[in-house]
Amino acid sequence: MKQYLALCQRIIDSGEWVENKRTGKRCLTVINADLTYDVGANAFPLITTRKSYWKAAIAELLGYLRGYDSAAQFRAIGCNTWNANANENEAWLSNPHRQGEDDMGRVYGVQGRRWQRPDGSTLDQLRKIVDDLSKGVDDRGEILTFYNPGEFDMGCLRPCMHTHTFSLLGDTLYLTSSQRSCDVPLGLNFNQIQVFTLLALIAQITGHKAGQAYHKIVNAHIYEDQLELMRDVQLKREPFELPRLTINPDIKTLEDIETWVTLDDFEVEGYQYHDPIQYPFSV
Ligand SMILES: Nc1nc(=O)c2c([nH]1)NC[C@@H]1CN(c3ccc(C(=O)N[C@@H](CCC(=O)O)C(=O)O)cc3)CN21
Ligand SMILES: O=c1ccn([C@H]2C[C@H](O)[C@@H](COP(=O)(O)O)O2)c(=O)[nH]1
Repeated sequence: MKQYLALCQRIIDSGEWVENKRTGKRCLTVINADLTYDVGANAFPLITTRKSYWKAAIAELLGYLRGYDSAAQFRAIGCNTWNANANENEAWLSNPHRQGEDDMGRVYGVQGRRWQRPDGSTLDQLRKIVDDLSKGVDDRGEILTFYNPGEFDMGCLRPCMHTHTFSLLGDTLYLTSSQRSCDVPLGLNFNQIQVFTLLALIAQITGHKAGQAYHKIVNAHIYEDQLELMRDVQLKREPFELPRLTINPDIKTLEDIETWVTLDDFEVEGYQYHDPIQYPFSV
């Protein structure tokens, strides 16, 4: 929590204003932020200075791992975060690749589970990683990447947290996650949860201990219409101790994640938080 607040304060103290064409808003911006989560010690990085809707963030992660490509699929598992990008963004609405209501196109999990090879067959990046790690293999390329520049025009948004690299040292699994663009008040609240939970889940189904998760962000920003709430409300509050995340131990395989896992399989203990803050969202 301290590293999150320190990043927010750093953006306010030393950020520079940058115009953003896509949203038509200015962002107070810094370059390069490194966050570390101790998954082995189960220090779950939930924001405590406002209420975090952590279940929606885990639902979004589950959708990515399942290769979802429709905002309706995300809604069905308790996540509303893709409605606006799938259905309200002018550029995507007029894109000929968009296949009707709720379609997100070839983003995130589609690339992770069904990357298209030149011969038309598909590559399942996550399956390969889980199979290798389950055998104790780290070939120094256990990389899940959603970043496919050749297909950017076929999706509603370029992936923000785009690459997850798994590493095995002895019996301990590590994760390094890379993010090109980060909406610190809204997106990072979700992304921290997702990096932590991704390592915890993959360690569990491949039979390893979880170590640290390293979250590397390039462009970290606060939109102009979020600044006042962050500076004058959220940053004035004292954080609470971090809670712990419990994952149903019956989740043992990638098929379990694909088929029966729901948000009921995740519980948080000891979450103390301040009042909710509703930040404006930019499409
Ligand atoms: N501008 C922008 N910021 C983002 O963080 C973002 C995008 N766009 N587009 C793609 C995804 C969607 N994400 C989102 C979208 C909405 C919330 C959001 O509204 N969160 C609220 C309430 C969540 C709820 O009630 O479930 C929050 O207070 O955290 C968070 C992340 C993250 N990404
Ligand atoms: O997981 C996510 C997804 C998106 N975001 C934020 C970062 C930016 O504010 C927007 C995306 O806009 P671009 O113009 O494509 O950079 O969404 C996030 O923080 N986390």
